[in-house]
Amino acid sequence: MTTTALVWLRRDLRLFDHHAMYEALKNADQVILAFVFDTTILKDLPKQDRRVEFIWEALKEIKTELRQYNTDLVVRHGDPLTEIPALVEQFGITAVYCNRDYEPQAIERDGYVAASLKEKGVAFNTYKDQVIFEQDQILSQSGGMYSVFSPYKRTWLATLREQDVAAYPVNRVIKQLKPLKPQYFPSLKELGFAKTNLTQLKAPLGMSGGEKLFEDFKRRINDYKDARDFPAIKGVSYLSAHIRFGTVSIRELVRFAHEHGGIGAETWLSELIWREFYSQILWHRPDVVEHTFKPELDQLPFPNHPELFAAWCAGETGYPIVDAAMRQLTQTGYMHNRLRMITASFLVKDLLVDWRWGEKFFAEHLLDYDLASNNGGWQWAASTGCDAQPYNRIFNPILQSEKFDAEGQFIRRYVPELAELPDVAIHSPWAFSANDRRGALFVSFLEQTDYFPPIVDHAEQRAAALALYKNH
Ligand SMILES: Cc1cc2nc3c(=O)[nH]c(=O)nc-3n(C[C@H](O)[C@H](O)[C@H](O)COP(=O)(O)OP(=O)(O)OC[C@H]3O[C@@H](n4cnc5c(N)ncnc54)[C@H](O)[C@@H]3O)c2cc1C
Repeated sequence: MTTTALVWLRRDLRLFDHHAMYEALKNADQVILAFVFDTTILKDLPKQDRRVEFIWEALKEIKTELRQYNTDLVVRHGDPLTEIPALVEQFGITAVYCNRDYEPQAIERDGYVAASLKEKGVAFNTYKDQVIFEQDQILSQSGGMYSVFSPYKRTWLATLREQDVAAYPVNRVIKQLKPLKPQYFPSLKELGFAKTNLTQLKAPLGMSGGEKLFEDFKRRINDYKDARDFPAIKGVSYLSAHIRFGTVSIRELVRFAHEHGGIGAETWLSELIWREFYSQILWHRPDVVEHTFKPELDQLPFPNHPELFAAWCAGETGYPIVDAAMRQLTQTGYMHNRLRMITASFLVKDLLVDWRWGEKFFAEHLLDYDLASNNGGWQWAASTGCDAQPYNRIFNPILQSEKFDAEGQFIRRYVPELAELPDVAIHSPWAFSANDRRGALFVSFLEQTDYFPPIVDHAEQRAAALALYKNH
């Protein structure tokens, strides 16, 4: 009997070094690749969503590549719980292959799909692909999960072997793909979405875009440690959305960083390990999705003023670095890591708004949104997470701005109202008195712009935050 496997693509939108695809091609006589635009996820998204477009563009590229093998990607729009069994029927599939997804909802979905396939006698085979080490693979000596990063990282590095980062050579077996005539590909409009500014932003998309960004970063990786904290400088890799959607292979990135060595590559590898650290936290403690990692801080009595939250979302707090960062997020779907830390700290410890509100806002706007990393980052900033910032370490947004955007280059890009201010005034333009000549100039400049006075006083709010945490 001819065996036909279905590879269900999810957050692994590439045709190379792909674990599930490789296993399917190796084991089945013929293989079909499929993607389902999941209506249970899409229904809650705004009608313009960069992520949907990012996925759509990545699939378009996959389809174009598949034409050279005389086949195509099968795309469906619906609930995977019905679409996957329907594809199994339609193509006479004997086994479904996919890479594991560790988010609680995805685990539940896969459980249902696996059970319904089992009733039909069809196997549901899952593989590790989006991380180097998953689930229980990195445990402490006592056999428990790590909740502190440094020892986790040490064990992670000590465990790493060449085979953990070896590529799955899909290209050697790709000819096993079942020939298919061109398949229907829904337009964004048919999916219920409108185009965003993603292509205007010139963000490199799909597998080729991921490769282009990685090649560019390889040339800069030696400088990563020194450059990575300055949002106006091209110091980071900008690969996060590609890592999120699997248009790059995590094995290739880790292999390169590990073999390249040097302080830049080591620091970057550490960041990739942070990602795995948060992934295993979510795996062991799925309750962090709703609750604090430290249970005693779950009910902190944040005042949660809606108007302060609205000003933060809109980039209208009167703190230029915070406003520039929030505008970067809503205008591009990206925010630099230093700025994620500053804005998260500002929301929780200056505006005294529950971190879960900010987490949700980021989840709605980040192109690279990843449940584990976003939750981990927010709980770190709010001091409620594992290995988090101690509650009494509160970022001063003005000092952060002076240190990491000293010449105000980044602020000027996203808060053009302030572009004409000199460096000395750009970080806290309101801090000058109209009584001296220079101060009077700044004050009269601000009076002519639409820029806002600060909505809170940092020193006062800092004291209030300390009291809120301490007295709880
Ligand atoms: C409040 C907050 C929310 C965050 N939300 C997300 C999110 O939803 N998705 C996401 O991918 N990252 C998130 N991060 C982590 C980090 O800010 C981004 O990964 C990084 O800014 C992406 O840019 P880059 O690819 O140029 O990073 P680089 O500096 O080039 O790092 C390379 C890769 O390492 C990983 N990485 C880097 N820093 C971290 C980190 N602190 N935690 C986990 N992984 C990391 C990412 O996959 C990143 O792409 C968040 C951080 C904070 C403080």
